Amino acid sequence: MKITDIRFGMLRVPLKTPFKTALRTVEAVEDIVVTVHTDTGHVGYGEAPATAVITGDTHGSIVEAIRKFIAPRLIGQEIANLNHITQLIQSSLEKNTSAKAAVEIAIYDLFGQLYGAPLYKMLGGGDPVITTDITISVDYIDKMVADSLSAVDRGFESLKIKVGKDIGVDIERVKAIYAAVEGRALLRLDANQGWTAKQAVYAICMLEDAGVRLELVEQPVKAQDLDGMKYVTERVHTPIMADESVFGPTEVIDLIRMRAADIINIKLMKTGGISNAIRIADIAALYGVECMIGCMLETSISVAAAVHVAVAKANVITKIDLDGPSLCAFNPVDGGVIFNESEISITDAPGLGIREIRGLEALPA
Ligand SMILES: C[C@H](N)C(=O)N[C@@H](CCC(=O)O)C(=O)O
Ligand SMILES: [Mg+2]
Repeated sequence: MKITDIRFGMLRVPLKTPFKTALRTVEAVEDIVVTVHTDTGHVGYGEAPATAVITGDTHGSIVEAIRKFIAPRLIGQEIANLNHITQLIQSSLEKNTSAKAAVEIAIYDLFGQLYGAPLYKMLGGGDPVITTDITISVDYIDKMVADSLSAVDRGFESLKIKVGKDIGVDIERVKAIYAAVEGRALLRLDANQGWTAKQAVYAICMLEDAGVRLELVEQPVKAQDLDGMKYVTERVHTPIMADESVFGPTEVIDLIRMRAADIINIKLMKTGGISNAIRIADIAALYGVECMIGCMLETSISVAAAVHVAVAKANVITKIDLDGPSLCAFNPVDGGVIFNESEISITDAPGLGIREIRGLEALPA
């Protein structure tokens, strides 16, 4: 099975409700879809969101990185040589992790199709059913409480509460949600870099003293402020998780050795795809550090790939934040992983199992 062509499309899917974090507000998923074509007629699917505020990637940069730097190296490559292809992708240019991820996901999809096995089995196997949390956007307190209760009624047992807007209101937001859902759902907070280290310690200690039990607090301070992450981690009981602070395996090693966080959030769009996500999971396992696997605003194309990784690396990926498809107003994918609110399950279809993507707008090759 040899690669013959790489094509692009734009996929637009409205969100059920605006997605609001300390960094941005978004009303629709608008992602680049990559299809990798082969001489056997098999097609691999990948996806990349333009999360410029986190990865620096835009629609234009994703398409240009693939068109000019990645695709020319891959045409003619044999899918069976997976490690060689991932090395070609990763070394094709610096950064541009979303572009690399989209292409790698499509290649791994084809690798599974080549051997007639679902991707998670090619990655080592596991229990093909996992449970995700759901994000509660930062908003007025009453709205966040209502959104949290509605999520719990839909069966979500873990809520990822977005904070990081205003420290005083953030504390009240979390207290109100905790009181409303106590005993029915676990709470994770994600400040998306919105606090200073001192504010984070203050807020988390206030919540701890008030008896609010939090599963973890994600990325309290600026991405580059590793000293700030360490400052917070050392001063609170609640586990601290690094998200925007770590992209690839070497950054993860540095962060773990600094003891700057307790947990790592792995995202394919930060790692540049599946090969580095697996490396990070293996590194974390060596150090005895737990991981979450998360997503950006992505549909069930690239999130499916993250699900396969989560299942195969369940020994270390103990927390799942793969709610992108649940946030979308509809599923544009025919086939693939089944997203049913909090429960996500993988079928026996080869690769990612995607048959078709509805509503894809072709972009020039
Ligand atoms: C969607 C997911 N639950 C999430 O919150 N992901 C990111 C933010 C993604 C974005 O802004 O597109 C995170 O910070 O964890
Ligand atoms: Mg985050």
